[in-house]
Amino acid sequence: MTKRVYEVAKEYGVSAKNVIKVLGDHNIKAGNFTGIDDSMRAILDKSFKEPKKAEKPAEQKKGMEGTGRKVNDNNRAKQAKPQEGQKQGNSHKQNRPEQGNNAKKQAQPARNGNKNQQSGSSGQNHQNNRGQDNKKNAGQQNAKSSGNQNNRQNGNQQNKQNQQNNGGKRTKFFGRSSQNGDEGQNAGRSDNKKNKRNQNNNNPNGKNNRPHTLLSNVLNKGKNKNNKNNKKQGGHHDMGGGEPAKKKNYPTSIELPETIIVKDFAEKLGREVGEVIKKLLMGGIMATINQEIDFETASLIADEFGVTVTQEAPPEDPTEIEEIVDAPETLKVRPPVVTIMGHVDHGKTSLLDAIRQTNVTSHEAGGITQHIGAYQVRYNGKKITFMDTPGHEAFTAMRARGAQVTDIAVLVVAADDGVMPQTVESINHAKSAGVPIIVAINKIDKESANPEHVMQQLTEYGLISEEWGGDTIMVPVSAHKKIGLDDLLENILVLAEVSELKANPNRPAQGVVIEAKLDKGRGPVASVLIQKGTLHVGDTIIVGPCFGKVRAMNNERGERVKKAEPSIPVEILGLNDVPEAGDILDVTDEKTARSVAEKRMEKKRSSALHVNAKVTLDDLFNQIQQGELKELPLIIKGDVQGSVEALSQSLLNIKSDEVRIAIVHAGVGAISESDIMLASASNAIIIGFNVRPDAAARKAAEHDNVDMRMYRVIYDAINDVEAAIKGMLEKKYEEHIIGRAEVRKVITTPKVIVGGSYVKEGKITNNAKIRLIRNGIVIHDGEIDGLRRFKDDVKEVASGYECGITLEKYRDIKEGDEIEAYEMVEVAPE
Ligand SMILES: Nc1nc2c(ncn2[C@@H]2O[C@H](COP(=O)(O)OP(=O)(O)OP(=O)(O)O)[C@@H](O)[C@H]2O)c(=O)[nH]1
Repeated sequence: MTKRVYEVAKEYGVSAKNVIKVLGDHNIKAGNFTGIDDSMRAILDKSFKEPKKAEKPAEQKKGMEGTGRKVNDNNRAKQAKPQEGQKQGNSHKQNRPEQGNNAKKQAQPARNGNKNQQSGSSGQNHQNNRGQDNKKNAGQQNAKSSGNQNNRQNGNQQNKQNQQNNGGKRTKFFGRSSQNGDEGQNAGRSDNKKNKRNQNNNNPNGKNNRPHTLLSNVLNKGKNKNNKNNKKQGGHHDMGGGEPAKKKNYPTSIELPETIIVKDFAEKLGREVGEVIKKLLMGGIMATINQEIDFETASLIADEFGVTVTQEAPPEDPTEIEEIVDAPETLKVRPPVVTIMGHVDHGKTSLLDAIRQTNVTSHEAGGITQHIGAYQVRYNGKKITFMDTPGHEAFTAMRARGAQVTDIAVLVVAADDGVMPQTVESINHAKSAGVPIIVAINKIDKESANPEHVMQQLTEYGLISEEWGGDTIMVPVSAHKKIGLDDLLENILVLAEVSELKANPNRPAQGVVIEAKLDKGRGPVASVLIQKGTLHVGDTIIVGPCFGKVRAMNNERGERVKKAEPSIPVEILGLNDVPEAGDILDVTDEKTARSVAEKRMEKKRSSALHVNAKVTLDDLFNQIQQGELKELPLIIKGDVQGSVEALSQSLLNIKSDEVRIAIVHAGVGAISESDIMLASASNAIIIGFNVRPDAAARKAAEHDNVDMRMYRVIYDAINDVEAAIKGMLEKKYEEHIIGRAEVRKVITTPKVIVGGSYVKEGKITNNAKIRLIRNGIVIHDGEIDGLRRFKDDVKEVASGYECGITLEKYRDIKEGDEIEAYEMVEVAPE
């Protein structure tokens, strides 16, 4: 099939404009939709010898020179050298055979001081290698460096984080001008719609993504987002029948929203709708007058008419504080934030305590340890922030609220116990959040310890130790005997360096609440982890729906501090109310803080009435249609491993052009609260096979509006998911027993037979369905015709009372029969 200009442009990795220009240079007039024949192809081949693939490394190199190189230098200068001797004698890694593994080669230089290998390779290779390795283990150890293509492909951490942090937020640019000093808090904020736009565009996974219409699917292949300069280059590229723009009446530039109806679009262009539809058709797109097209599609068409397009800023949300965009040069390295996860009793708390005791800076300052939700340790002159609440529950609860604070997850696995259900859950939680994992194999002091076995088990979950050629750092430790703690901390720092964790400290602060409470003496107290900027005493802050002025700040040693920089946890006083964990703190002016907080409160109140919309099988098709869903995350719980695997496999085999099924977590056992949290955080549906949710899970599911589906037949589960994807899911009903009555006397009248009954349990209602049970056997299934107490017709009779029951179209009632009343209710999340 003949390819069009925008398609071949994509193949070459250049813009359609470039292709048009090159053709123009050869006296071939072309437009975005012009077909490319062999002679044109030859010209283009000549001009764009370097296909897209070849371009990327060059781009990366450019990016890495600024950032990645620094890491290496840093490693060389600060880490590798001084530790060389110390490390050689230290760890299990000393005698590792060379595996020729990229990740290993990278990770080792920093830790083993084997820096010469590293120094030969540029930062670029360093990153590329990691990227390759990541393929083995998606989501693991992805460096978070911005501008790194490999990392984006693998685990998409940066994007996820952007999404978490910036999704749907208004943005301001805060950059070059603000580098000096952190005093003038609002000085660097500048309203800049273009930046808003960029911010949104740079976030391909962002929540703001416009709906993917059929049109965009076809046309955004030749995406040419910014057509601003087309005019300069000759503007109108009309090939294939379009009329040249008549300058007099037609606009030369227009602003477009994220999506626009064809009719409105034509109006903006000052063209007949037919003309626009014709252009769309030429692009292979059938569109009707009332069809919505997205920005990309519209800009391509506008370009065809020689009209320059800019995108309208999205409407401002009065409950959002404008997001500040930090210029790359303002970013400074910040400490990593670490969460400890793992199975019950594997030693999470012990490890947190051991690290705290050996490394906490309290002895330096003489403070008394306070619990503020996180603490910092200093190792080799660098800081690490540990979240003080072990376990993935806190981690996931935070994520469910849209805040991601963790940079690195330390997965604690007891060397004697091995991988257990919550170990697997933790792995899935971390993977689903795109957070890299370091494994701490704990309790190696125990005689029954078998670290190799743990390593073996972990391979099944995609965590392959560096020793075995994988890219997961695994450190044997003993929290009790304080063995391996240095090694663990050092590895955390290495991973942090590779991940290039940075933030701009010189701007108004932004942070996340990790804990909050109402203190009798001090009022609302919130522990906040600062993520960007610096928080000062005296700052006016808005935190979720609360606001106030920072009256005082304490660190984890209970000491008063005046300011807190990125990755620092502090307890703050001065809010008007108690925020919730996961609420975002922003520094702003008092007027904004007050009015936005009020709006947020209003929104909270009204959204309490409308439970937030999560994916449910019932409305799955709707969401697919509206372009809100491209991936269907599922959590699968079953009674035995075999059925979990069979079900997972079969679900993954469901083929659909519109949605991809992603299994976020699959495990054996009852559906737990933690499954609900994960489902809530990842917007997943839970599929239970021969298992039920426990009481806490049921409650949580109800609260979070998580859809749980229980099945006893695998085939039914597959059918339902398949049908939901295709939009054919029928509503399901489930039987609810509402009461039982015993027939104690049969009264025969000429018209009816009345069962004089006694309600033993629940209640009997006059519109209930009933089953007549005799000696344990159901002899009739039907409906109640009449329900009476004495002579009165009643709606219901409660347990402990007598009543007369007549059945519709059924007369064979005998003394001693049991009447079971039930109703069919639409299946809601259980
Ligand atoms: N021998 C040995 N025992 C340990 C070690 N670390 C922890 N333990 C013991 O393992 C048990 C569980 O330790 P915790 O630190 O409470 O484990 P946890 O993972 O925080 O447990 P939960 O908070 O219940 O999830 C305790 O009895 C600890 O004393 C270790 O390195 N060696």
